[in-house]
Amino acid sequence: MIEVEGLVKEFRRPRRVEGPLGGLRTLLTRQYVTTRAVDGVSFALAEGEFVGYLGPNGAGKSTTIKMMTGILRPTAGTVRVGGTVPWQDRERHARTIGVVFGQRTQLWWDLPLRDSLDLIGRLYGVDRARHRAVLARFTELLGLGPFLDTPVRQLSLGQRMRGDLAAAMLPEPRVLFLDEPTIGLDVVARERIRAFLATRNREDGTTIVLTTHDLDDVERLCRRIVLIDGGRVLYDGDVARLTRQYAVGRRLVVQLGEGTRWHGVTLPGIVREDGEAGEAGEAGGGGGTEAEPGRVTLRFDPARTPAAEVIAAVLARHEVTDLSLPAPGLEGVVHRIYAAREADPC
Ligand SMILES: Nc1ncnc2c1ncn2[C@@H]1O[C@H](COP(=O)(O)OP(=O)(O)OP(=O)(O)O)[C@@H](O)[C@H]1O
Repeated sequence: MIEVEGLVKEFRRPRRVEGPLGGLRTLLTRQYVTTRAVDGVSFALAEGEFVGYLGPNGAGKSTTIKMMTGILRPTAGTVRVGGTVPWQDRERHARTIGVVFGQRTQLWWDLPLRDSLDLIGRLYGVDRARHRAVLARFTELLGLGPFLDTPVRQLSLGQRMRGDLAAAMLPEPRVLFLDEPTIGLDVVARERIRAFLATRNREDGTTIVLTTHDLDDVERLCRRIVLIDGGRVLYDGDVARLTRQYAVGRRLVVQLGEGTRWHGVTLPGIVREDGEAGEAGEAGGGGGTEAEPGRVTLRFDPARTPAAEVIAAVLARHEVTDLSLPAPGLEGVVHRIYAAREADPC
């Protein structure tokens, strides 16, 4: 559905001249600074995939999305979306895709949301009966009812985002590009949007490319991620495989019975993460400084000590009311990958 091959985008701007009349001299200078925002990105997405396109600030995510949506023309490389080159056949491309930029709106500021959606339906030539049916479905899924007749300028950020999403999906595009759709939203609005996206992907087979800094979005929605930094792809594949590959250790969360003190475990290499620093072995005894009363979090390397052994060692010395082994989170993994890149950018 989407093929991106050797994509490069360079931005050129005049070199800033410092000193007296610097602004004017910058305008007149013939020297330029070139930024390579996207540096040879390639990937292919099949129809119906839901992909997280991730990277730290300035990694080149928005620039890639702008080329995939036809807003920008690349310096080199190609993009095909459903066979169309976005910047060459913009009109045909616009009919295939939906786009939501979290920071901007495509709705008419002074019109009630309903009228904005109506206009979009007309612009895209959506059949009236179809428009009514789709709008009714989206109104229910996104909870648009209470503010359908409110002018867009009076909507809260979360309401406007839901409106924007409805607008992007009304013409029922085969591909949806989302750039930070949940930025600044509260939990309820975020959940609505996530549920809506998951349904569109599952039921209509919409191919979705999502850029976000909210890794919960990605964990909830995407099976695959493309991770970029410095304009290059660092990782492309399964979210689950990435967390398995890069997670250092697992965590065991222990809830001690009331009045039970932490006595430590007699296994080497188990680190206590909460309150007490250092090893969670004999030295970790004493307890009493847990962030939550009676709760102790241990980190261990499952390749060295299987989870079952850690649990048995804890149970041998403590009265325990609850135990959990949280799955390795994407947040920590991605953070470690960025940190490693910063330390060794080559
Ligand atoms: N119009 C432009 N002119 C000059 N440089 C630009 C332009 N747009 C982006 N850049 C530069 O290209 C690089 C990539 O920017 P881009 O906006 O694609 O990053 P991003 O991954 O979307 O970042 P963020 O997470 O902060 O939104 C940055 O160094 C940015 O300063």
